[in-house]
Amino acid sequence: MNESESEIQARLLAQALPFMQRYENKTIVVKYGGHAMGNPELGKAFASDIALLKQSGVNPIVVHGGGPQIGAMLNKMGIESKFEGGLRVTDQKTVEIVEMVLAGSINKEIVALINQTGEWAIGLCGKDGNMVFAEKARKTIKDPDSNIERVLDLGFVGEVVEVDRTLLDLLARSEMIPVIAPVAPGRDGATYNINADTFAGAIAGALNATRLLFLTDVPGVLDKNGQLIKELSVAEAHALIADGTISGGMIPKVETCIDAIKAGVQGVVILNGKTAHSVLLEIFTEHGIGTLIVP
Ligand SMILES: Nc1ncnc2c1ncn2[C@@H]1O[C@H](COP(=O)(O)OP(=O)(O)O)[C@@H](O)[C@H]1O
Ligand SMILES: CC(=O)N[C@@H](CCC(=O)OP(=O)(O)O)C(=O)O
Repeated sequence: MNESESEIQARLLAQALPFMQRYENKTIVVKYGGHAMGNPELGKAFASDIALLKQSGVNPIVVHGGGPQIGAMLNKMGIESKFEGGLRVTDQKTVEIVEMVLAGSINKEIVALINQTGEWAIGLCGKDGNMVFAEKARKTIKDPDSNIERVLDLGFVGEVVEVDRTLLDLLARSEMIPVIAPVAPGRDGATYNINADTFAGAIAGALNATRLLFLTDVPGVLDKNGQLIKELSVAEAHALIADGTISGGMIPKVETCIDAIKAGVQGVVILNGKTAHSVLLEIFTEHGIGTLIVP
């Protein structure tokens, strides 16, 4: 007979008990990507995992994305999505929609899901409590044919330049679970759209988080034979990028992991957000389920 969701939760809770002390009072930043959202059952399981972390004495912080959802809204408004180097080219009209979708509907949806578990979530973006400041991203791209580097003008795409932890420290001592959208102001008064992986890395780095989890749509970093690599050092990760084993969207993700570790995060995990209860299975089991990247 199939287990009901409440039976699954009870079983996971019983399995989790021996591991709970390990992360007591520790900060775990969870990046919840747009591709991992969308399935209501998975969404509920994610929210109950975050609630259970909080109940176990962990300080969970959710940073979410929403790339596909922004794309769908732009499409409805007759605006075409354009990416360069994996980042959304963001003009004034687009940044208004990005803020509306990320800091509005998606943020509140996640907050509501966590609140339905009985816990207290609070929805924020980089603007709230002067938490994050950004500046215009300075990206260059190499033309593969001519090898000439050119500067990309991505409009209102930002890079995090400052994180003020005051509000997050306050919330860590409270009942509230922060759910943060990757939108931040510049000192120039503009609003910037920031890649959610980069944003989560900056938050985790500023807080010296014990763990940063990236929920994506693959089990973790896979080797040349498609097998999951359980643990990777920074040096090994560089080598897998250099030999082409890590490619596409996984390159900036792993590079963000490396930056986060250099900034003081103890371990970063890439795992499958499409596996129900993936957060608990990672944190509260002996070996986890994804790829752990360590210094
Ligand atoms: N070595 C690798 N291991 C796992 N995934 C890889 C690897 N190389 C490339 N990828 C690709 O990276 C993708 C994840 O990156 P991306 O789509 O940007 O994630 P997200 O949208 O969740 O942020 C995977 O779906 C896979 O197609
Ligand atoms: C600059 C940039 O590209 N920003 C992203 C922000 C959302 C995001 O990163 O969402 P996922 O994690 O779901 O991909 C965007 O506009 O799509």
